[in-house]
Amino acid sequence: MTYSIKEIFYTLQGEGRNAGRAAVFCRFAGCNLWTGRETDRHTATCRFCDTDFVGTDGTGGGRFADAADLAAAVEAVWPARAQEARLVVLTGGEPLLQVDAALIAALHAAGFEIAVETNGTIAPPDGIDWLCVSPKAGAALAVEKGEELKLVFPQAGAEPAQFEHLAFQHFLLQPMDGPDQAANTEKAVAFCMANPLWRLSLQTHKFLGIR
Ligand SMILES: C[S@@+](CC[C@H](N)C(=O)[O-])C[C@H]1O[C@@H](n2cnc3c(N)ncnc32)[C@H](O)[C@@H]1O
Ligand SMILES: Nc1nc2[nH]cc(C(=O)O)c2c(=O)[nH]1
Ligand code: SF4
Ligand SMILES: [Mg+2]
Repeated sequence: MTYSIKEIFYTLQGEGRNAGRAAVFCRFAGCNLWTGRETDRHTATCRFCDTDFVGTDGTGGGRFADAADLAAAVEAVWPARAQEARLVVLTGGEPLLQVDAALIAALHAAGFEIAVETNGTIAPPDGIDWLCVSPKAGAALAVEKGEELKLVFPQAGAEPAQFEHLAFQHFLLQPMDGPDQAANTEKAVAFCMANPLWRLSLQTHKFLGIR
């Protein structure tokens, strides 16, 4: 299987329970809830996306012929002096359109813990170490367990209470970035204070000015 990758870069995980942890980000091209074209945004299922996942032209991006090639590209951006605590975050776009058993095996063989950021519409392969599911209003949820459920907030039709019975270890609210970011952050703060099951997830990489 070949893999279409927008970009590969080394940074700190900015979001969720692993915020602050060094990781290689591997961004898969393409998504099942939006084409990625601005002209289609207003008719897409997911309309608030903050990410360019179209094509394979980003830093370290490209078409990789097999799992060993992609794992080698991920390993190449991990700093040579740091041999422990290797973490790769598979994101996109929607990574589960492409992630398969061969890639999981190759990344594990290279010593990586594997985290995945997914919209929860596609069943994941076995072997993912940290599954972050971020449900989208209007898209049927196919994944009902994982390490964290990270809900972008607020979303009409995807209220936090709808997800509280699911088998996740952590429940996070992430304020929706965009024109109403400040108001959305205030609402998320108030919601977490009133509903302590939920913790606030800020997109720390954005205010740190890192990728
Ligand atoms: C770009 S998505 C890629 C992974 C996958 N397609 C998904 O939606 O989870 C990565 C994360 O960013 C979140 N996200 C996307 N747009 C956002 C926005 N405008 N504000 C806050 N979080 C956003 C998503 O919900 C997801 O948790
Ligand atoms: N630093 C950093 N943290 C992130 N956490 C989730 C991201 C994503 O786009 O999936 C992301 C990202 O793009 N950068
Ligand atoms: S599902 Fe994820 S990648 Fe796809 S458009 Fe929505 S936030 Fe962006
Ligand atoms: Mg992002």
